[in-house]
Amino acid sequence: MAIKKDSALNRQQQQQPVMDFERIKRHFSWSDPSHIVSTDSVMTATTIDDATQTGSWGTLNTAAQQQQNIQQAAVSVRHAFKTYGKKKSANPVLTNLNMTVPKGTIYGLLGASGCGKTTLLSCIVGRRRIDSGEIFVLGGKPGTRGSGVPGKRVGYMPQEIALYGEFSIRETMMYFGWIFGMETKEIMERLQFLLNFLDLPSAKRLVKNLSGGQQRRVSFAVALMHDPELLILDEPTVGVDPLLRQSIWNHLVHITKAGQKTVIITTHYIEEARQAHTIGLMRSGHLLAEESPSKLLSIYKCISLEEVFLKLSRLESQKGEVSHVNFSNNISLHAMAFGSKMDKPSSSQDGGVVGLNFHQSKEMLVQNTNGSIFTLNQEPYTSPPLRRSGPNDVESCQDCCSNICKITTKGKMRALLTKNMLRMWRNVGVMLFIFALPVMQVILFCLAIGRDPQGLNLAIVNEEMNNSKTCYWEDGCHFNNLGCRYLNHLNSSVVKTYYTDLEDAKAAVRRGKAWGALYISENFTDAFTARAALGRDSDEETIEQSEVKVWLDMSNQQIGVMLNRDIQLAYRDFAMGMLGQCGNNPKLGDVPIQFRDPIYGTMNPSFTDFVAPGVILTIVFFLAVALTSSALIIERTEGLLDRSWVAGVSPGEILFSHVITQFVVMCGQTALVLVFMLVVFGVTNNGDLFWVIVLTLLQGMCGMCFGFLISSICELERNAIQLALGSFYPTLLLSGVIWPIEGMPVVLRYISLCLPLTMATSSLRSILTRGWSILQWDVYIGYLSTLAWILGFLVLTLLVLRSKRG
Ligand SMILES: Nc1ncnc2c1ncn2[C@@H]1O[C@H](COP(=O)(O)OP(=O)(O)OP(=O)(O)O)[C@@H](O)[C@H]1O
Repeated sequence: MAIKKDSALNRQQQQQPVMDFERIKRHFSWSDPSHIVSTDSVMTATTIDDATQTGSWGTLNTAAQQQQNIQQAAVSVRHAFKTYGKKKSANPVLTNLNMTVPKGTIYGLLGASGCGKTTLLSCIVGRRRIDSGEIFVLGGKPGTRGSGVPGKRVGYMPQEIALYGEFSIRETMMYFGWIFGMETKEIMERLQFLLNFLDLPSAKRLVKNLSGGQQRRVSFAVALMHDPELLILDEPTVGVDPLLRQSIWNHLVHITKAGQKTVIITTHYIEEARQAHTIGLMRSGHLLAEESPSKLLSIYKCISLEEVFLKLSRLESQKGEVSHVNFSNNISLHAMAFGSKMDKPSSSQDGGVVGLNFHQSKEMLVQNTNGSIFTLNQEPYTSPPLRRSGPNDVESCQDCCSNICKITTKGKMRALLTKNMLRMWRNVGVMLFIFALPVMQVILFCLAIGRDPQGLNLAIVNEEMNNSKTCYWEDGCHFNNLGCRYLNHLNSSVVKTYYTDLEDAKAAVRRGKAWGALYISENFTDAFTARAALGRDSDEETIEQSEVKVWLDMSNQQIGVMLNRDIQLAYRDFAMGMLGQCGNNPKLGDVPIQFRDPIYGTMNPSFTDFVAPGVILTIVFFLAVALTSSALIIERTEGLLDRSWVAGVSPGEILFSHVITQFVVMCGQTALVLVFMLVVFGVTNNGDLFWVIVLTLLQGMCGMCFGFLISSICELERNAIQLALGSFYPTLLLSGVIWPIEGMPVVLRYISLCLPLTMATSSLRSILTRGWSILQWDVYIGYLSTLAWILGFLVLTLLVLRSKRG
């Protein structure tokens, strides 16, 4: 891309020399007289400022040369603007920032807390995009194909620890080493060196069990791991003891000596930055100065860099007061009236520095003059040789090709999959969640849902018993104690409690002691006999006294309906028994409607069989949602995703690795759920088990993709939990899992059909209870809708991720 731009620029220049000169001059900040003039001899690379000094702007070739220089510097930032938030709450963080980091140097980026250092670094490594302006890193634009940034050309140590707590130091190194494409042997050699150099404990120690300072050193070791061309270190020396801090700086000086490595470092220990070749003093989103430390100290006649920063900040404030708005380029030392009386450091005048929050290091940092590097034990070390990863060597070219040709690499996939598995394996809570929870849910569902209620109290008043405690009756064709004979047919699930007074029985129902009151009059047997004999000639009183009267508590629909059914069935059985024993056809006692064997299901259908398909899918779907969304969000909030991203792992690779990991987990979950449902609890399955498994796995994948979407939308884990829980109940209630969707209002029915679980549930129910094959419309539509949802969720996730990258 950059090459194309160059040639386009050259073409234009040849056609319109004069106009282009003006345009380019306007375009590049170094033509602005207020820009810093870099004169430090340490900067060996040709800088854009040299052109200004030589006054060579008159030729078009020079302009092209400048463009080339930008791209040749390790990092070049031009007119960078970056704002967080939307219009009303917009927070401008980078305001016309220009920065040049020559190759082979250490660049110390200093500034008060919140001035935008981390934001600038994250834009340089390609993690964030600037709103306008240009950034070139190692000759390319970060985030573009083939630039190698993000990727292994850069070593990034973020401000937060951003390591996997469950990993040991060795596993951490393996993870990043594999991502960087290193061989295991090579990683082990490098690990040994870094353990010694950074005075780290045993490589077997888990990161979460290390002290804060040790964790920071491991984080630093990760950045050094692959010996990158460009090291970007965001406060690497925080929480590190002075000796080790010195050792780290010595190392940085050492690696930049040959001119091939470049380091950008931010630190709050401002004095340690004296060892940098260039210092960029940043304030309110732009650089106040960009100079060598010695130059800054001599120009300002200060003894410390902190003093210089205070002075520059004060001058900037005063300048701002005069002009009110200052969106000019970086302020040069000359533009800041260097040498005037105003510059004299005065502690009382430093109040103008807003938000300054430097912690000056107390110890004096001494420049290592002979250039030797020492470990903490003051033993000289030699870094093991590493394969070069520069853009100019053969291997790098192969990498560029492989980056373009391949979607991922074996090393990255190995690292990501090992990481996902290890994180689950090491976390007992997660393992329980993955495997114990679905089993527990199935067991609880099968034990608690769908069985007929037992031990239901019925308050009975049988006036034929004459206050007797026992209800006596005899089999055969005779007409004695028919009330007791009828009551004998009542289901065994009913507990009969006898009362002598009807009002007492009703009171028992009102008090919740019984689910219904049943009354049999004292003339029941005679009236029933007369009714049977007289038939249509029976009088009203006879009919009335031959009836069994019932008052039910219908507040509980399931129990009320069940008692109603049992009381009626008891009468049918009683009548059929009487007729049979008196030599008549028992069928005369039944309702004249015959239910033959059902086409699907049984005469005694189970509610469990109805709900089970939906429950199977719901369990697998929502476990996948919870697992995926939380895993990704935790990684992101801990800065782990960012770090992997900067190491060159794309969102697609992260998603893909989670898809594979989740798929393995889902296979285990599906096996457990189906074994417990179908084998242990005997839920009906009349269909093909293969298609049952396929649909369950597909629903798990669908849940996983929904988890991806949630994690891409939500910043915090608690938001993700709220969203997942918030979607759980509507989905469960509207998907026909626990009640047929035919019972819903028409509009809701259509909404229900648009949910991911509805058609799949209906499809699985048809397979399990009806034994339908995949060829039936009602079955395959469930598979198709699930696939459509998977696709939809994935597309939405990628869109959200893309929109958020800014
Ligand atoms: N993701 C974000 N969304 C909104 N504002 C942000 C975000 N990240 C940083 N900021 C804001 O941008 C400003 C610059 O933050 P940044 O982290 O870049 O500062 P910094 O110089 O690195 O500070 P420190 O030295 O304390 O780390 C701050 O005001 C911060 O609140």
